Amino acid sequence: MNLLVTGGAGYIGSVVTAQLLAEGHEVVVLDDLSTGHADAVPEGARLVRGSLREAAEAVLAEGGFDAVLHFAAKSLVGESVARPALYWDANLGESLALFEAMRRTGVAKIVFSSTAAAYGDPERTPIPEDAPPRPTSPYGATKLAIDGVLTAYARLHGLGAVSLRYFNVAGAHGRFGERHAVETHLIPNVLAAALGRHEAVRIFGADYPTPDGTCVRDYVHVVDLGRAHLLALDACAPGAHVVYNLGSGGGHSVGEVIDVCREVTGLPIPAVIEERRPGDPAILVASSAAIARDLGWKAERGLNEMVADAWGFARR
Ligand SMILES: NC(=O)c1ccc[n+]([C@@H]2O[C@H](COP(=O)([O-])OP(=O)(O)OC[C@H]3O[C@@H](n4cnc5c(N)ncnc54)[C@H](O)[C@@H]3O)[C@@H](O)[C@H]2O)c1
Ligand SMILES: O=c1ccn([C@@H]2O[C@H](COP(=O)(O)OP(=O)(O)O[C@H]3O[C@H](CO)[C@H](O)[C@H](O)[C@H]3O)[C@@H](O)[C@H]2O)c(=O)[nH]1
Repeated sequence: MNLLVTGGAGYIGSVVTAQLLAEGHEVVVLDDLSTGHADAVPEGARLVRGSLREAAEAVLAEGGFDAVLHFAAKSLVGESVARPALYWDANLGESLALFEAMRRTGVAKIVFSSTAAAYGDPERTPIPEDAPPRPTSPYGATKLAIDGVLTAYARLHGLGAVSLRYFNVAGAHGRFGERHAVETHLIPNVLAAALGRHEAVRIFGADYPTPDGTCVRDYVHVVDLGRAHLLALDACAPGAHVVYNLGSGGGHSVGEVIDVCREVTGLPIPAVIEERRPGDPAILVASSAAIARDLGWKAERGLNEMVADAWGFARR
């Protein structure tokens, strides 16, 4: 297929682009490099530098595109609380420009990066797709709104769309991995402490109602996530919008993650307990039963492999 990948210079987009190229697809990456890196775009993909508003229609109008994979977004929960209008504009506004460009150029399939943050604080775990979406941050709210727009575009304009709600994405794929100027995610921060870039890992709260008092999350390897995108592309059906969770179905606490990082690196990695980070739910674990049932997808790589691959990337 000929594919447009928005955000393909970022962490997940670069990994999925590498996987798409390996499967023989042609890829154009559209990225404004606001949080991504030009050198993260895999060889073999063409990079167009620009925002979706500025450039999506011109690129799609070149013709021949079969589908879009839409990763481009702002995704810092804390920043979204501080600057909600920026997030509504950057996520919903830019996505609308992309969907309109698709409608006008007749590109009718899309796979979208949604998020566990669309659910907010869950009533029950594991979280199924039909759990009430009650985002607790503007970031989650913008992603949920984009899911809503996709439902409308499917019904009204015949778009075939799949939203994938990622839980905690981790790991790396060779030279493609997580390289954010502002890093909020746990595993890269623990590995940065292992490399001596931080004095210690900061554990945000050890008084949660969980077995060791630290938050539990559902970690999924970025390579497994990429496989789900390949399956989702084939599953885009005209006039339908489907939402799938992507997680492993199991959870690990912050304490467990740090222990696995110590095991994998062979380093002591000092940790200090700090206050809770505002807005963190105690436990977030996905039910990925729907995508297993419909598309036969299942997470295959466990936490040790995620940490080992992220460690290989961090040391490069
Ligand atoms: N990393 C996670 O654990 C996680 C979890 C849930 C959902 N997601 C979603 O997955 C997607 C990718 O996340 P990531 O961690 O790779 O983030 P990232 O910041 O590494 O990548 C995003 C990329 O999009 C580009 N971009 C942003 N806004 C743009 C715009 N308007 N026009 C063009 N390019 C733009 C950035 O320059 C960057 O290269 C995001 O949509 C994010 O919300 C990520
Ligand atoms: O230095 C750190 C970083 C994180 N944490 C803790 O580790 C857990 C995981 O935090 P991350 O920031 O790695 O991930 P989140 O669960 O907060 O975020 C993930 O889930 C969100 C939905 O809730 C969004 O989808 C977001 O994009 C995605 O990365 C949380 O309990 C957090 O408090 C620490 O203790 N120390």
